[in-house]
Amino acid sequence: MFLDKIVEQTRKDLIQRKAELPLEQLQQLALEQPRPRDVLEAFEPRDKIHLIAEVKRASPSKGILAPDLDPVETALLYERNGASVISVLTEPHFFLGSPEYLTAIKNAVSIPVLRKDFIIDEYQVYEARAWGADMILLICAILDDQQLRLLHQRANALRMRVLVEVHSREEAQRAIDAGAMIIGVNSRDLASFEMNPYLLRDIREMLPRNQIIVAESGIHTGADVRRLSRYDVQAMLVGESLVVSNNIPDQIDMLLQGANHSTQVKICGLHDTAGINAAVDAGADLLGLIFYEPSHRYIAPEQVPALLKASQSYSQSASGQVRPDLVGVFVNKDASYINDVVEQVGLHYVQLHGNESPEFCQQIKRPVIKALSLKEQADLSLMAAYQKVAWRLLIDTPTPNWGGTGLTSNWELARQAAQHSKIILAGGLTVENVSAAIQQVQPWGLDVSSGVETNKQKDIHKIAAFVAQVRSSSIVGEQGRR
Ligand SMILES: O=P(O)(O)OC[C@@H](O)[C@@H](O)c1c[nH]c2ccccc12
Repeated sequence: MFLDKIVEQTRKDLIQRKAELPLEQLQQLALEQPRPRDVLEAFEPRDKIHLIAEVKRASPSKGILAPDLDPVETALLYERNGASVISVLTEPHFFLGSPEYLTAIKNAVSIPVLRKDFIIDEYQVYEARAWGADMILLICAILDDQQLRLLHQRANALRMRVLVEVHSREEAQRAIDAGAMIIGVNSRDLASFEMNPYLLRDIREMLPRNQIIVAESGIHTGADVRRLSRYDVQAMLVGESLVVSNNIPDQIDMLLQGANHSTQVKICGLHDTAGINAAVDAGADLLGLIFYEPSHRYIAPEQVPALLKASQSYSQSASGQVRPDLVGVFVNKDASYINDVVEQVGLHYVQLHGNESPEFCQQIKRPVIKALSLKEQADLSLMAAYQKVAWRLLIDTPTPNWGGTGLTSNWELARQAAQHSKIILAGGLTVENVSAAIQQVQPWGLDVSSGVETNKQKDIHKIAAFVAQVRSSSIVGEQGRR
């Protein structure tokens, strides 16, 4: 298995390096280095997704990626185009990395530099510092708890920061217990090389809100980074898609714009396979299921698993395509009922569309989208109490019937709300008006139901046209091109 092989090789190399330069001398070199650059500051502001750009010439899963890559020129290009941290592979056999690259890059750029390697021994921590690293990677999968703690402490004693890499719930818990402040979720399993595009979604909730979360691996397209904006990460670590790009500045721009300024689309009120297939095929980000009986869009929770299974585009999503997230919409139901449905259906988010209180939102076991309607300026203050407890606020048209009326909401008030929080705009959106809505309100996301229906039924052409219109109206489109 690859991980065992590389760890074994690393051990062999270490014996030789230790013989060439004894630990005491190496420690001396490490201590003589100027103080490391401030990694935490590089991730400010925290509500923005930052880029850790990786210098990598090859990888064991993909082989040679960029044989002619000039490490220093590439790192400078990354920095000039908005990267916050540079990651440098120093592993020589499998990734064609080198310590010299790290030192040369450190001397050329003025942002922090991460030593990306398979660190199993404190000797390597001192090496990292002696070579100029400001941060090291520790991979949970190759360390036991005691090693993880010890190496983490050694790095901190040298004032370096640590990116602790996890690829499961168990490892995430170990990282938290070890006191990790920066946790990387690697979607690629280093043992099997398999990608799990849902890993971040599945474990995001157990990760502490005040820690820095880094999404790692397989980040290529506008759709990839739009997903990161849903999982509230602080950074993305990108290698391959940068080093193979023939236009690195454009690729960086697409990743950063897409992660921070794309528009999410939620198609709401889906209750048949045709509608679900159309929403998935169109590339919708969120699918809304209405669990409010009086609605003509109601679907019984117990029918949802079979419905999703019968919807081919959802259940057998094409390779490379990632399924949208599921949102359950409830109106004034008991929290225990909602939490049961969450489990039964496998919901990722809960939308509360009645007059649920902020305290109520806290009883829900998934991130909450709280619907609010804004009638007048004074209603904006209503948002404050919910902002602390809700994941996102959805601004809908004020009506007596809890939404879904097809009437547009107050875009001017929504615009003001969108300036200081991530809102989802709902109410009367259509293919015709959605571009204007994006321009005027600049919401984080859009919610549409009536606007993609004909005679109260979901219209697959309208769904496709709506999503396409959003992608072409947003700052970045599907492939991320402006
Ligand atoms: O090239 P990608 O798919 O953008 O992935 C970068 C990075 O996540 C990957 O290189 C990586 C993640 N964890 C690692 C551990 C060791 C070596 C490499 C890695």
